[in-house]
Amino acid sequence: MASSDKRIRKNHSFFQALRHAIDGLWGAFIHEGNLRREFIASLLVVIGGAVLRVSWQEWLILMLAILGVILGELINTIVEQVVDLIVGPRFDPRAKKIKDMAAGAVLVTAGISVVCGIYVFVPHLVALFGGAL
Ligand SMILES: Nc1ncnc2c1ncn2[C@@H]1O[C@H](COP(=O)(O)OP(=O)(O)OP(=O)(O)O)[C@@H](O)[C@H]1O
Repeated sequence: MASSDKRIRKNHSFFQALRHAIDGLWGAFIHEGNLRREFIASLLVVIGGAVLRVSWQEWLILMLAILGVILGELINTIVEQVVDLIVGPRFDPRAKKIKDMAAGAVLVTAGISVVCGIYVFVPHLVALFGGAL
């Protein structure tokens, strides 16, 4: 997941910090199936937004919803990695509690995004298909 860079001192520049941040995002994307699935779901949301020609305010809501889910999944991944680093490959009831809570946090962010999606898409879909119902 980490790059081959073995340095442990502070970043020398903004661009170095940015590169490490992008390495972190890319590593999470490569190793976390859930993150890849959420990315694909996000692409579908963007396609839906473009097809339904949502307003710029609605784009803001959709972008916040997408970024919220990705942030939730990243935090969950970080928690899992830190717990595994500390506990190792053995059962620990506290590790279970922490990981389950982190997974719950992802569920909450997903719920918020679903609410945002309903708020943005349902009026457009009703306007489009309402007459047919
Ligand atoms: N060391 C441990 N001790 C106790 N329970 C654990 C431990 N590691 C994982 N678990 C349990 O297994 C579940 C899955 O943990 P794992 O680290 O494999 O995450 P995952 O399969 O990547 O989950 P997610 O879908 O949330 O990313 C945790 O929610 C927890 O209930």
